[in-house]
Amino acid sequence: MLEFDGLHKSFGEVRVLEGVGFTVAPGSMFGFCGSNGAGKTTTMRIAMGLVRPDAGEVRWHGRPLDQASRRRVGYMPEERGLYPKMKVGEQVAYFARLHGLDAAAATKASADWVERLGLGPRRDEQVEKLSLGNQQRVQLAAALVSRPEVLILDEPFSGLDPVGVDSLADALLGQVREGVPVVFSSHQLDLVERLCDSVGILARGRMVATGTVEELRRREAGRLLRVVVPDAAPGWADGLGGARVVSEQAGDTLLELTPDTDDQSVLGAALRTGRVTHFAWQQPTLVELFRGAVAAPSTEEVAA
Ligand SMILES: Nc1ncnc2c1ncn2[C@@H]1O[C@H](COP(=O)(O)OP(=O)(O)OP(=O)(O)O)[C@@H](O)[C@H]1O
Repeated sequence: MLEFDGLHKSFGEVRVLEGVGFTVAPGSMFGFCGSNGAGKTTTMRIAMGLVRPDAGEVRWHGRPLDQASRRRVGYMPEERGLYPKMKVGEQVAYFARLHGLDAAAATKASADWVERLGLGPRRDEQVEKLSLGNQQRVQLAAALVSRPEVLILDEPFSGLDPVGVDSLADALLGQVREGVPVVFSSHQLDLVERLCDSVGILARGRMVATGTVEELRRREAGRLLRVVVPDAAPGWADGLGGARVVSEQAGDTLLELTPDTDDQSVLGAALRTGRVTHFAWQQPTLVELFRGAVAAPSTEEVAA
């Protein structure tokens, strides 16, 4: 298991992490989500020893990560860390050497990853001459070339075109199949939903939601109701007790019900407006779950 446990970190007066914890099983992909400035990068930097936590630790196989074990972690920093003048192939081989491969193994592994990530034709180009997306692929090759046991990637998908996203996603899923735990941060929640076995949402210094997307959905199940009443006047649902209008467009209304509200009373109100052509509980998307989680402190948080 890769375990992030009880991480606290303040920068001066600003308390960024206040007990962040989550685990990632070998062979699984964890999507690390949170608003801008929530503390995702700080969490990953702590794992890599680049920021010292005020409390807490990150463990792999039960042992706190240290400089030696971090050599077995493939890391893609947010600020990226490439040498602009170096050629693609040399660059990736250089990172392999840094992680302990000998020269021959490093050259071979570099050629292999450069090819697998679609950079073959660019092997002899200087990194600074590549597009942003291709530089990102080089960065990923640098993280993968030493056959890491663990992958920690800070926004690896940002700036990639759809083809780049697919080749990166394939590469990561390949790593997962080989038993590597993968953590990546992203604001692209559709991708997180598509790729990850589990997700964590960081807000207010803590993980406010963790689990599979299905588990998070179940927790929220029975709250969002979609009602389509084509002939109803706009605002028909305003003032319904126990129901908040989330959105309303041409009689297509999304309502959030409090747990004690009877959906049948909402149906009754809808029928009084005319025909009801759709009435069903709505599966929240990860985007909706995210908005809910970062917007409102949960009852457990308030009690804590
Ligand atoms: N070295 C530092 N000194 C002072 N403040 C810092 C430092 N590093 C991070 N912070 C602050 O910590 C907070 C969390 O930043 P962090 O980069 O970890 O967030 P993030 O979740 O990765 O955000 P984003 O999604 O925008 O990349 C921010 O308020 C940031 O300004």
